[in-house]
Amino acid sequence: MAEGAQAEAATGSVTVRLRGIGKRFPGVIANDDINIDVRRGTIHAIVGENGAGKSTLMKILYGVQPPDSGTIEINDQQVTLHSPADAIKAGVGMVFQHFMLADNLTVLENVVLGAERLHGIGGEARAEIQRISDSYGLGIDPDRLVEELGVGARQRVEILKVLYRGAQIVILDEPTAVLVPQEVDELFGNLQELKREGLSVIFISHKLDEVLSVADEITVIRRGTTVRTVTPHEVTARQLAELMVGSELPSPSTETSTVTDELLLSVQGLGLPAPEGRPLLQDITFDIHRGEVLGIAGVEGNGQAELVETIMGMRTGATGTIRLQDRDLSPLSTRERREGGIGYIPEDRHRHGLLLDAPLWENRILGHQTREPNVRGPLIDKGAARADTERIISEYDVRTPGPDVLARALSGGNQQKLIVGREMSGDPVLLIAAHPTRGVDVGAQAAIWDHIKNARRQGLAVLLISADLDELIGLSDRIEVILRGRLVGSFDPSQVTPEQLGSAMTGAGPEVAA
Ligand SMILES: Nc1ncnc2c1ncn2[C@@H]1O[C@H](COP(=O)(O)OP(=O)(O)OP(=O)(O)O)[C@@H](O)[C@H]1O
Repeated sequence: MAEGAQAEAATGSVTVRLRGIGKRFPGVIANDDINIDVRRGTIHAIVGENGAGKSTLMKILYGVQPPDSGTIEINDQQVTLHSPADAIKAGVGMVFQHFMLADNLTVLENVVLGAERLHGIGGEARAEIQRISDSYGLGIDPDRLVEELGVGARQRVEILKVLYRGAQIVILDEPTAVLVPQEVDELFGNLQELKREGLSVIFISHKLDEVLSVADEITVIRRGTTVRTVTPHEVTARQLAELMVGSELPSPSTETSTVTDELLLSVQGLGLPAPEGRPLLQDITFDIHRGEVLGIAGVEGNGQAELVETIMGMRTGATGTIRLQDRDLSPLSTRERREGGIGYIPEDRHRHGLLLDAPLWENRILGHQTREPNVRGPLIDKGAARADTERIISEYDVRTPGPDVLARALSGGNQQKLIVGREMSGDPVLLIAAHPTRGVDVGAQAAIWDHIKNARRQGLAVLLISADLDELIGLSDRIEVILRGRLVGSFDPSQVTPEQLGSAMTGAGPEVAA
């Protein structure tokens, strides 16, 4: 079936041909016989569950790690890629999910950094950047400081950087995860321009609706193997998801309100000064009741991370009050706040959520060192921690051989599932969930949503921060929009559309004008 579908799917000549790619890690087959043809002038999406092997494959194609078996052909030439430099030479560029730009430098400086030999660092380079920006409609000014740019513009600088180095094949790793709907549309417009110029785009995404709207071909990877390549016309999002998991999915359901009038978290007049300039947070006031989910919508970098970190006691210099169950949190350390009943799913799982070089069972204890079931008297109870890790692995469907595996060896989505499992353990009264489903596949996303709905039903207060507006709308009882460190609008999720939220988030909404 796959062969036939591929043959009809697109007509462009093949620019990347992957055959029999295999890659093993201890105890895990990450890639096992991957076969993909990417055609010139097309957008080719790669989808699959967490841990299916997408990132591994892209790292192989970008020369970050070698395959154990299989061949890569680029424009009918077999290539061996020992490094990203080799990949770039072969015409492959990659835009990572975490941008790698220096904020205090201009676009020009960022783009030429490391590629000075191409067009120097002055006028010729500027003209080339301008030319690329114009021909692909990127709308980028070479002399702007990167720190002045929003998320969408930064991403376009990353794309420009890759094009500047001559990429004909551009890999994007979950490019829309950090964008608001308007920015997503812009990005897709840019990708169409790349296509029109005969470039090929490979992009990894968990957002199947987007994949269906923008891709020419979609390859589904399941457990390291290419299951099928389809065109958007032959499948629905649901069928695509079922191809990914190899079985049928449960349907999401809407829930009735469980909000009570018992106040759990009260934040009054919260402020956080910045070392210089505009405060990071200003006059933030909100309440969350038992059984209520408060969603915070905002473009990245508008204070949501600072808000969460202030509530968790990770920031100094805050003004205003934070009370949990009428207890003032201000004198308490982060650990005491956790022990006082806050579950915390952090935004950056690598910085705050996990010790990557420690086994999963140690990560189970992290931040919960003084709590059941991890301790017996004053001592860590390894056996109990390990057993509880096994419980989380099974309840949260963490795909891994067992609790002794290092956190680093888990795929991004599986790391996230482990953190969610840990933070939901230990009976919190308040759950702070920052981007709880970032990077997880649709199956895991549905499971995490269920866990959050359960938490709400059990009477937790939930503070949900997310860049996924459908997620915010689907889970929240109320949504507040944060812009430049202030709450600028309050919305009823049953009435608001993602577009309206997107406008308020960028300061274009009527609520802000008023
Ligand atoms: N360096 C590594 N060491 C050990 N195992 C690894 C390593 N890198 C990846 N793996 C394993 O290989 C498998 C594939 O991981 P990969 O990151 O490619 O998945 P993915 O499809 O990108 O997942 P996600 O959607 O969660 O990002 C996973 O089981 C993962 O745990």
